[in-house]
Amino acid sequence: MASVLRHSAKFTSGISSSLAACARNGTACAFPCHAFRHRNSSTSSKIRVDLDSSTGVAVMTLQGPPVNSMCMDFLTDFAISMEKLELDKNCRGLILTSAVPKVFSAGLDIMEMYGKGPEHATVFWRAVQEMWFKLYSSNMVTIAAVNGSSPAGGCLLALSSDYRIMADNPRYVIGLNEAQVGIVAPFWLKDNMVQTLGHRQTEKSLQLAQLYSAPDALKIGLVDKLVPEEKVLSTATETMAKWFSIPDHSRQITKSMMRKQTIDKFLSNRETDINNFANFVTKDSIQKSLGTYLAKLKKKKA
Ligand SMILES: CC/C=C\C/C=C\C/C=C\CCC/C=C/C(=O)SCCNC(=O)CCNC(=O)[C@H](O)C(C)(C)COP(=O)(O)OP(=O)(O)OC[C@H]1O[C@@H](n2cnc3c(N)ncnc32)[C@H](O)[C@@H]1OP(=O)(O)O
Repeated sequence: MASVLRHSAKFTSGISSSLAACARNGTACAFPCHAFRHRNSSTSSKIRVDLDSSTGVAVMTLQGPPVNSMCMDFLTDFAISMEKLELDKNCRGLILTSAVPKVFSAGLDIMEMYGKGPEHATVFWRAVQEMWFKLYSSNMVTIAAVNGSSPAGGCLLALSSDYRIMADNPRYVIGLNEAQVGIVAPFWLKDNMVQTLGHRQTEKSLQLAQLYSAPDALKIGLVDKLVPEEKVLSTATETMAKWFSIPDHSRQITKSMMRKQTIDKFLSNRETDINNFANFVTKDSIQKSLGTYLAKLKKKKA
């Protein structure tokens, strides 16, 4: 609870924050104040949210260097931000993107799963489930603007969104590589991938822990569109306009109808999934795999 309060994202008025910035710099404000009338921003340690109430679009920028890994703080910030946006009548759509160069998100923070006991595993996994659930079941139009590599949990964010736009860079990869790490994608994430890629492609992708380059990801339908990196965000905004042209109520009912089966299955197996994760991840053999994988990641630099 203390951590929730500590990281509670504070929505501040765009006008007052820009005025404050001008005042801090001791300069005259270069922008007319009405330009900020409809903007609300919130910043926490790992995530920044900018909501433009005049367009109804919020941009959530992941800003946890070096790789936007999903540690407890990240997951807490994410859940709080999603709750606020979901309740905000001015917000109809959400774009997810990254401020970290070349990386959208490296997925779950492996340090949260390594050398920790079952109590921590339980709390951590509940937070991971919550991240997926909040995004997958969101009433908003959700677009992932994938401007860097996006393995495992990063791919989860993209998969649970309504639409995925990725930077056209063959060095950027995306996919569910859990098996390579020695862990297993949970059933709800597997179901989410099956809905996107179909059964056969998902089976191959998961068993082989495949990370696809951006062009290959487009070929198999893991992302919907590739654009030059500098156009990822503007394309996401343009795409949002198309989705906004459909009445919210009918689009939302359609979305919830399409996702209901997966959500119902998740909700009725949620506690079992948490227990499975806590038992699984604390096993000696799994800890050994995680340790080996971490060492490989560190060695890459040496
Ligand atoms: C029977 C089954 C029963 C139950 C099952 C129940 C549950 C299943 C269990 C688990 C399911 C989990 C679902 C999701 C899992 C995950 O998300 S696991 C995480 C997987 N992620 C990865 O494999 C990505 C690893 N990282 C990279 O490939 C690269 O870092 C990158 C391509 C993202 C970026 O490359 P670079 O820019 O070159 O950066 P570096 O590699 O140098 O990294 C910088 C720095 O960051 C550290 N780091 C990288 N990724 C992580 C991470 N995911 N967690 C923690 N730390 C990470 C890296 O080690 C470097 O650290 P330093 O060397 O600077 O200290």
